Amino acid sequence: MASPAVPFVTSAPGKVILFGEHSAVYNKPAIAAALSLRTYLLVTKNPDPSLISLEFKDIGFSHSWKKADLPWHLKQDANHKPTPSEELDPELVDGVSKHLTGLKDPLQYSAAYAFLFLYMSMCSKGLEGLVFTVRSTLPIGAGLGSSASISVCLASAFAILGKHIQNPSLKESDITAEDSEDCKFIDAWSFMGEKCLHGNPSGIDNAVATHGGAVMFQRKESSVPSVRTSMRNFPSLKLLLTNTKVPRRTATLVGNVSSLVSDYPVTLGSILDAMESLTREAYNLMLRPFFDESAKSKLRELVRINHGLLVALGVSHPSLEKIKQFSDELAVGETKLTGAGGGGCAITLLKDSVEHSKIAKLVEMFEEANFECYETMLGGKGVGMLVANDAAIKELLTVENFIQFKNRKEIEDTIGTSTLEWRYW
Ligand SMILES: Nc1ncnc2c1ncn2[C@@H]1O[C@H](COP(=O)(O)OP(=O)(O)OP(=O)(O)O)[C@@H](O)[C@H]1O
Ligand SMILES: C[C@@](O)(CCO)CC(=O)[O-]
Repeated sequence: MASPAVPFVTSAPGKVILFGEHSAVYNKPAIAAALSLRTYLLVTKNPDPSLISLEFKDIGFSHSWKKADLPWHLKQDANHKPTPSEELDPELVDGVSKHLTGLKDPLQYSAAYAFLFLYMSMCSKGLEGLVFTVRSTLPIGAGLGSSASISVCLASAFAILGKHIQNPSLKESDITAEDSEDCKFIDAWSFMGEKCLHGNPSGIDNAVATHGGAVMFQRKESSVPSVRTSMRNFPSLKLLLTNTKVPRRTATLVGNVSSLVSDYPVTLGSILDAMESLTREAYNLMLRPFFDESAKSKLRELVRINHGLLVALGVSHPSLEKIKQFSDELAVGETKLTGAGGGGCAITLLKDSVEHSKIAKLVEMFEEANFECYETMLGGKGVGMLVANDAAIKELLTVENFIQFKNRKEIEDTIGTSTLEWRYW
């Protein structure tokens, strides 16, 4: 069977959680917004049609499987549109894991696991051999949802290859807050990818990476669907995003919090309840028709309180505390860790009145400490696709080109969603 439309690229954004990380896993609401930093997945024909190959340059991972060796007998009815179940199918997990032996690096193992689980679930045996090349402008394992953005890229590409959804048609200017069925399908399958990547996700990261924009998100009890409320009038916030560059794994941090919750259920229950109420207060403040200085000042206080509660959960890190200490010393605003913590990124919600020179001084202090600051916009576009509908684009969409991109700017300037005519679901 010929693959539809190869070469093509899918792309999805990372996210910043403003309030409610970790408590989101315990069915509390959280607020997050899509970033302009994104992951890109290129799908091309494999020169060897019997192989499925991965070129995951950002994590130094090249790998191939022989299609015929994969456990196709475990696949549910190949003629039906696949429906994600609540839990990962244990037989498929077992079947897939036999093809991951020998992968020792945890980043590579988890990426290959998510890839293979989704591929086997969503694509058919008859699909021709393909190469999947990933490049991202997001830091990996830094709290900005790199795992969710790659899950969404994979789920959308496999949904296209499996012919379960249509190619997207919306230009950026046509995107509405309405959810298309295709978008919901991608969201649901990317959640399964997130489960492979970090065990017990709340679903907030993949929801933001799929739908874009800014949302309040709340996971519900098992069979009840999560609630995602778009925040259309999301205020423009003066924010500094800083990466400690201290690596950590979300799965480990979520697991540590889970142990605390079972050891001290009453105490932890109160902390999670406090996180819930501060997230709701933040939501009400941000949706005020006049997001004035008094609202902004309260929002900053809530940032400080949220960070304190995350410290109590044990998910901060000396490097994150350093970011907080530097910004407190210069009195520029309030700082909290974002994402799973344990390293990774922090956000500083700046006061409007802070002079530019002070921010420049702070950035200098961060850079001296080997931290990296990002200029990024919040509330960006969700999952999109680029097809090679003319010769010039087709020429760009090669594995060699993708592998050679030297930095974020080169990726964005060559194939980025602000550079070429992408379409969205
Ligand atoms: N560009 C990429 N190429 C290949 N694999 C990637 C890429 N980006 C992310 N991954 C996969 O996602 C994993 C990172 O997931 P993790 O949940 O630990 O971090 P995160 O998503 O960046 O942070 P958070 O969940 O706190 O937002 C990596 O181990 C890797 O398997
Ligand atoms: C730590 C966490 O709350 C956010 C990770 O970005 C985990 C999750 O919600 O899946």
